[in-house]
This record gives sequence, structure tokens and C-alpha cells, in this order.
Amino acid sequence: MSRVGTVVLGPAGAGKTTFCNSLVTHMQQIGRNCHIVNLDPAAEAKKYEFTVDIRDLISLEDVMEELNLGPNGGLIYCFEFLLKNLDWLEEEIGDYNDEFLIIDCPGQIELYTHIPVFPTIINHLTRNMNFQLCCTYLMESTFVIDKSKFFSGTLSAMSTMLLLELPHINILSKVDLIKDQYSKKKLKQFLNPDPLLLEDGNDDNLLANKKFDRLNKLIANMIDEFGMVQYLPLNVNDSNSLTTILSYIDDVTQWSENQEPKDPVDEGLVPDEEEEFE
Ligand SMILES: Nc1nc2c(ncn2[C@@H]2O[C@H](COP(=O)(O)OP(=O)(O)OP(=O)(O)O)[C@@H](O)[C@H]2O)c(=O)[nH]1
Repeated sequence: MSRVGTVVLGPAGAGKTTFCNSLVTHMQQIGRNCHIVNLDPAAEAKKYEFTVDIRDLISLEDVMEELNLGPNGGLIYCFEFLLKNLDWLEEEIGDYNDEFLIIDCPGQIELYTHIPVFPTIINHLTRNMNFQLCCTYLMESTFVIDKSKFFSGTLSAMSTMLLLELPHINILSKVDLIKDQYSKKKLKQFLNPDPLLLEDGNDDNLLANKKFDRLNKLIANMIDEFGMVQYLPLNVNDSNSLTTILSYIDDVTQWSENQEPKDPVDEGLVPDEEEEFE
């Protein structure tokens, strides 16, 4: 029996929910069972059939209205409430075995880089509930092809990795928005970036400031040391891209189904061609 899953994290608007929905559709098409767990108490109306939804326990809208809190204070209140009710989460997730959880999280990265909310939830899922989890951390490709933003995004990803202590996969989302040849070339550079590329460039005014030269090099070396140097491109409309990402997730969570993946035709997920032409 394997209880596995991925926690989908990243800054606001990075494409986490879109990725969760595409991954679940992709997994259903290849005959694998999976469920979406929504841990965003501020999520808009249901976009997808969530198996577990924190809004059934507490929603940001209610908290802001009833306790007169702002959005950030309200969000922290929601998670403190969840931490006091982890048995609710356990009951909702139930006894799923041989299935896969895709956990959609809020974009307020301070929840997993600054305060111990997510580490506690992750600890509960891994230690008490026996889940093998990994983190898929999304950053927008249009954002990171700017060198200084690449480094600031990578440092956020790294602090998430250090705080959550999970196997970590970096993903560059929205690659379909990279259209011109120059940006495509730049994107390629950031898929397996040489952290020392900081040293050579003068195309970025911020990093051209010689006063910060030594600091920049030290940061680049630290990123290299922590192995934060591989990024998988995500194109939600391309099944090859989803297949690659899923194979990385399977690898780091050591997913092993006791049996062959189910046949999507047998499962009625895609039309049987013969039937169609009869
Ligand atoms: N072109 C393009 N747009 C995308 C892609 N993924 C997401 N978007 C758009 O980006 C916006 C944000 O996407 P979401 O999936 O809601 O992002 P999120 O990270 O879940 O957002 P928060 O939960 O608010 O942090 C939406 O308008 C999406 O339609 C993508 O792969 N390509």
C-alpha cells in the first residue's frame, strides 16, 4: 500500500490550481486514482471536485466577516484553527490507500517560509498518517527569466525546502507564455541553470552593481550547494510535460503501485476506438 502525494506550493498566481486540475485530469486519463485536497481557505467557488476542502471546516470570508480580521490575519487564523483540528483533516482524508493526493495550497508563501503552519501539517501527514509526500514548487517562467528574479524566486523555494524538509521539485509554470525566440533561449538557460551565471551577466542592472558582487557569488554558490539547479517546464496543455513532472514526483515519493497502471479504456476514461467506429 502506498499513500503518496504532492504539496503544490508557490507564490500567488503562479498557476498552482491550474496545475492541480491539469495533473488530476492527466492522471485520470492514464488510469491512476487521485484526489485534490484544497488547503486554501480563500479559494474561489469550486473550480474542481475537491475530495477534501478546508472551506468545509473554515473559510477566510467567514473569518474576516465574523472576527473583523484582514486577509492576512484571517488566513493565519484559519490555519491556526486547522492546526487545532488536524483530526478533521485525518477523517476527511480517510483511509485512501494506493491513491494519490494533490494538495493545493495558498499563495501566501510566508505560511511555509516564515511561520510553522505548513511544517506542522506536513509533519502530521507524513509521520502520523504515513504519507510519502514531495513538494512541487511553482514559479512563473515569465518571471524567472529575469536573472535577479530567478535568484529571489529560488531563495524562496529554497527556504520552503528547508522548512518543510520534503523532497523538492522546482517547476517553471506558464511556459506557453514564452513566445519570442529570445525569451525561449533565455528560458532554456534557466532549466538547468549554472548558478554562476550571476557572475557573467551585465544584462541586469541590479546585479551589475559591483558592491554586491561578492554577496551575489556567495548566494549563487549556496544555491548550487543545495542542489536547487533543476527546473521542470510546465505546459498544462502538453501531456508530455505532465508525464515528465509526474515521473519525477513518482520517483521522489517512491510511488509503486502493486499493479500495472489501469487501462484508461477499461476504466471508461477514453472512448474505445473500435466501439466508436462500429
Ligand atoms: N497562459 C497560462 N496561464 C495560466 C497557466 N496557469 C495558470 N494560468 C493563469 O494564471 C492565473 C492564476 O492561476 P491559478 O492557477 O489560479 O494560480 P494559483 O497559483 O493557484 O493562484 P493563488 O491560489 O491565488 O495563489 C489564472 O488567470 C490562470 O488562468 C498556464 O500554464 N498558462
